[in-house]
Amino acid sequence: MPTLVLTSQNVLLPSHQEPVPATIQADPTSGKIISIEQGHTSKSQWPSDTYDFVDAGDLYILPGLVDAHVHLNEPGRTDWEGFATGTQAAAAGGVTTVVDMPLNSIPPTTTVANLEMKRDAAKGQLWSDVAFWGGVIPGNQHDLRPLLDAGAKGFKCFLINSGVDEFPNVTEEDLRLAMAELDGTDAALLFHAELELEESVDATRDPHDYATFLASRPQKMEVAAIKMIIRLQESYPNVRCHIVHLTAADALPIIREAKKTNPKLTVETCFHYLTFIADNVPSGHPEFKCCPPIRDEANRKALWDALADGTIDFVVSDHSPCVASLKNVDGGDFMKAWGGVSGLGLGLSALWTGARDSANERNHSISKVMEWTSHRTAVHARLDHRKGSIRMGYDADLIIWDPDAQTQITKDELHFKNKLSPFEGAKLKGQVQQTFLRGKLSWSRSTGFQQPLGQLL
Ligand SMILES: NC(=O)NC(NC(N)=O)C(=O)[O-]
Ligand SMILES: [Zn+2]
Ligand SMILES: [Zn+2]
Repeated sequence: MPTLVLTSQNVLLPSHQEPVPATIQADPTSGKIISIEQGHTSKSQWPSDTYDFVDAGDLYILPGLVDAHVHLNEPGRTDWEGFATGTQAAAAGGVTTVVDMPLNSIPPTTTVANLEMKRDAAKGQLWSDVAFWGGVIPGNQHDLRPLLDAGAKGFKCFLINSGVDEFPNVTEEDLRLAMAELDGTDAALLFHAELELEESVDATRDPHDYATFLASRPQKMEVAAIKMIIRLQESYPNVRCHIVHLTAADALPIIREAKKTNPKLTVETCFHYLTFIADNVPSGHPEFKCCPPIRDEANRKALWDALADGTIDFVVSDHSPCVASLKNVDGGDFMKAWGGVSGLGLGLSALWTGARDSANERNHSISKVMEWTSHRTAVHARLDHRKGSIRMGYDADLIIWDPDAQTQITKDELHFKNKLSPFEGAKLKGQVQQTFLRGKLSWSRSTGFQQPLGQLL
């Protein structure tokens, strides 16, 4: 099999703030990067019997994204999403590694036997690599160490109803049992950080208005949960604790304070929280419904600032789809609809668009954007020994990226199963042209999806 050679005037290498001219060789048999040399090269240097030469010209060569928060839902709810469509959506968006959440599939990933069922279901259906988070539910603390030994990267838990019966939320007491098991491991405990507060929803308000739903998930639900997590971590300072999908700006001062003394607290937000604002969510469009919710403009700005100053560590999709009937797209009732945004594969363009928003005086470099979507997410999922950077010996997960292309997102750009997304209609900057997974083409804009060569990590 010929060696893959990728060259460009703009390759993002770990030690550089901006892309530089470089040439990468990848061995398609091992899937590894075997050479990185400064300088753009020409085809004549690479005889076609030995090399498969790809010249990206001025387009950027970037590491593939590691999306550390995705619900693939197979087996059990494969009509919501599946390994094939989910990883195709990933590959077409430059995501070469997906870390699957433990819930919404049946069974959930809460025992080793369940993990094995998911692994079996995934076979032959992967266009990106896939790793698994396990789950903490009441009473499964003795499954946690075996799940780690079987390859789970860490564990998610809910502090509030998860939306599915087979993944119940945990109490502080359950968490102490789980944290005692995780003490001494390097695996993170991931928290859906919202706590139910003793308040009822105002039943007189119109459920088709986004404001009605927003009022039902106030910031103080996140703040209360985050205070509890920080308190718990004081008892188990060696356990990595991670707040998934943060949206509440009110929680940022508390997180900033806690991070001063606790390096094991990490935080993610999502592409949609950095893209959309509550005022612009159209009535009757539950495609925008997720928990915690998309909030106001001042809140979005605070999230961007927190990302820039490191209070928020990285950005993920939280792709959590369902079928149209459950999303209530015909009824348009935010209160009845499934909570979860679909956007797998659109993240890089969405983040790049926001990162270069001159109206909001933002001008983040591509290296920052890749740190937030590739390198730090690889560290989070304990995959940074082979994913998340263009380095010698690392997996040759590489994307060709046009930073200037403008796209208005239509359903044709959505490769996941249920094409219901708040990103439909959005004008986004930057476009993936080709995605290479471990040294082989997985998807290209001109020729589409290739063989499913993804692996389970
Ligand atoms: N059951 C879910 O998939 N929930 C998800 N739903 C959202 N974010 O609205 C999540 O990650 O919490
Ligand atoms: Zn969640
Ligand atoms: Zn989620």
